[in-house]
Amino acid sequence: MKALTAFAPASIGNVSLGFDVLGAALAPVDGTKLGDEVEIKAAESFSLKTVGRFAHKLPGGADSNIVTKCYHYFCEQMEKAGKPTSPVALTLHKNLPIGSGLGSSASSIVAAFAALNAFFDNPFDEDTLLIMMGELEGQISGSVHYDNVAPCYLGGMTLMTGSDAPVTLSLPLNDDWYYAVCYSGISVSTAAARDILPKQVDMATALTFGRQLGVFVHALHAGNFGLAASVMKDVIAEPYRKSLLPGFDEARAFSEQAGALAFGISGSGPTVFAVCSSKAQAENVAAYLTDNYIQNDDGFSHVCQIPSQGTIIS
Ligand SMILES: Nc1ncnc2c1ncn2[C@@H]1O[C@H](COP(=O)(O)OP(=O)(O)O)[C@@H](O)[C@H]1O
Ligand SMILES: N[C@@H](CCOP(=O)(O)O)C(=O)O
Repeated sequence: MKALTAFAPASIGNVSLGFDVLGAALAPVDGTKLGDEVEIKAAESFSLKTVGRFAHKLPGGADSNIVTKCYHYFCEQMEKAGKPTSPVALTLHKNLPIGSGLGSSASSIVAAFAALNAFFDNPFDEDTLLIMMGELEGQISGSVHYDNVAPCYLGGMTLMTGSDAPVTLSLPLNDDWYYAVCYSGISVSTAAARDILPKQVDMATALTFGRQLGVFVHALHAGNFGLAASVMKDVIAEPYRKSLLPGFDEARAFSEQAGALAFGISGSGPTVFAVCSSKAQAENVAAYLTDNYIQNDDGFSHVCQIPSQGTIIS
């Protein structure tokens, strides 16, 4: 009987300087599989089982799980395209904490769509699937944004185009950068963290945002990674969101003093990340964050790099 599994990695939304338009996939260097998985097999009727470290934090029934919504949405799109579907049994391995800033909902959504697409012999192309993923991410977080689903699905660091084809562009990666990533253990709702942001930005902020993003993309393509790191500053969300994150200012101060190239909030937090120029430096920052930024037993730290591969079907 046909059965397969889709693994979809954690991701950093915004990467500080690209609110809603820049994202990066994450892979711990110690080989830990940091991401959700969806198993799929044929069945007589649809079912969703949830397992894994953070399954107990999911909303009650299968109907309120985003993975069930992905299945129904996928079937609707198949019907519109005149293609047949059949019932499936899904198992979600919920390995990412909810409301963590690690693209947890995106990871479930991407794993679900990637598993469904592979199971039904790839009826949808990359851009069509990304648009479907963005639609479901929008349902859960309050507005469509691709900065988690795109890197989670495709890997690497991705820049959204605002167009339907291609939805996203891949940016060059720097193999020498290591990311100290720490989830504090508390939950921050993405929708709530979006609600606290001003709905308009002033001229000076808009100019800084545009300049930073332009310089960053140029610098990556030119291989000038020092210049790229120098503009990794969040002028849009961090000034408002950091008040939701106990220990944020101290963590930034430590990471700067330890020589990190940049420091910021991953997605809507509470996860933070430091961009480091060596593995040893990232380990040092991660150790500080483990001892000082983590608030409870759910928290964890990892030293990560950005994998060029996103979702893996096996
Ligand atoms: N499979 C799922 N994974 C994560 N969240 C889910 C899932 N299914 C339903 N949810 C709900 O969606 C919301 C996700 O919250 P959000 O703050 O966007 O999480 P994250 O920032 O980690 O993606 C929560 O209310 C959660 O209960
Ligand atoms: N661009 C979004 C990213 C949210 O990421 P999440 O991991 O917190 O869901 C935002 O900043 O709102």
